[in-house]
Amino acid sequence: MTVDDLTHDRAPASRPGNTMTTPMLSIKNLQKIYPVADGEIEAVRDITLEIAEGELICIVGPSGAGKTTLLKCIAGLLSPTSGSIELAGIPVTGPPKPMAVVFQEYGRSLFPWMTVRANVELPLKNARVPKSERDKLVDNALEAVELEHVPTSYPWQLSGGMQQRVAIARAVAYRPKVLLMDEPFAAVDAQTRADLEDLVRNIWHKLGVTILFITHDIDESVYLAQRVIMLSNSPTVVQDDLIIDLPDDRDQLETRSSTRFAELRTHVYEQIQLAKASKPTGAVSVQKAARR
Ligand SMILES: Nc1ncnc2c1ncn2[C@@H]1O[C@H](COP(=O)(O)OP(=O)(O)OP(=O)(O)O)[C@@H](O)[C@H]1O
Repeated sequence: MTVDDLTHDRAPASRPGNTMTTPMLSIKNLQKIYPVADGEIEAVRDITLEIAEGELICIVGPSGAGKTTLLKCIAGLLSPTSGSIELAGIPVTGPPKPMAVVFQEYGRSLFPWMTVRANVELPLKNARVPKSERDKLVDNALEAVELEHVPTSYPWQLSGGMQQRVAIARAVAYRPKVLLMDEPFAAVDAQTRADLEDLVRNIWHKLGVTILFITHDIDESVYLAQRVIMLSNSPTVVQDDLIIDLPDDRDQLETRSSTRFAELRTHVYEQIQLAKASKPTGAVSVQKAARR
């Protein structure tokens, strides 16, 4: 069996405290070194992480910590220097079909000459999904992101938040097992961002998909996640792994003004400050070693 043979059954979202059997994602001793003109840059030093089926995890870390590098390795877009990544027990050696990625730059990831519907349908067409099934999947995806009223619009006719919803619809249309999101809401205004956060939690509840969400925003990570993974400065290791024991039913006003939310965000903030204060020794030392 290959990763592409995994079934796309709906799975119940796991809750903190669930015991893990075969993790949906297993990252073991991942290291990524980029070769550069005058040596090497060690972006990720040693990351070991297990993510259960149906979990919603946020990854936070200082700027340049190696978050995108980690995500690209998990997505099979970059080969790790050492270590391994498994999706449901099967090694990831290239982009696996049951994984979808949503990037920050929705403007560049959508085709402006295609309608909303055609953009969402494209990966299904490429995967030769039959027309009748395709239509149903596109309808469901547009409904999930509340864009069923604009199927014939073009991306450039929509607001930034709506365009990012199209990108999310395209990612969820073929029911991926894992959804990777790299700072997807960094370019939208605060109110739209709050709406999109609630949309992600809705989709997660509806589809039971495993979500790995990278963000710079500490409050966003606590609001969204069941678990927040804090990364150290580059070369990255896992600095802390925190269970978010907030009620599952979250509300932008109520949840964010609760005492527990404040305690959790303070913890994450302190860890990020610690991570920022620690010297990024690896990248420098590897470069120096290469010059010697
Ligand atoms: N293609 C590349 N070639 C060389 N070095 C790279 C490459 N991509 C990233 N790096 C370096 O690897 C380190 C980690 O970068 P990465 O983009 O993964 O961090 P990040 O945490 O996602 O950053 P940000 O928070 O700014 O988005 C940085 O020092 C960066 O300069």
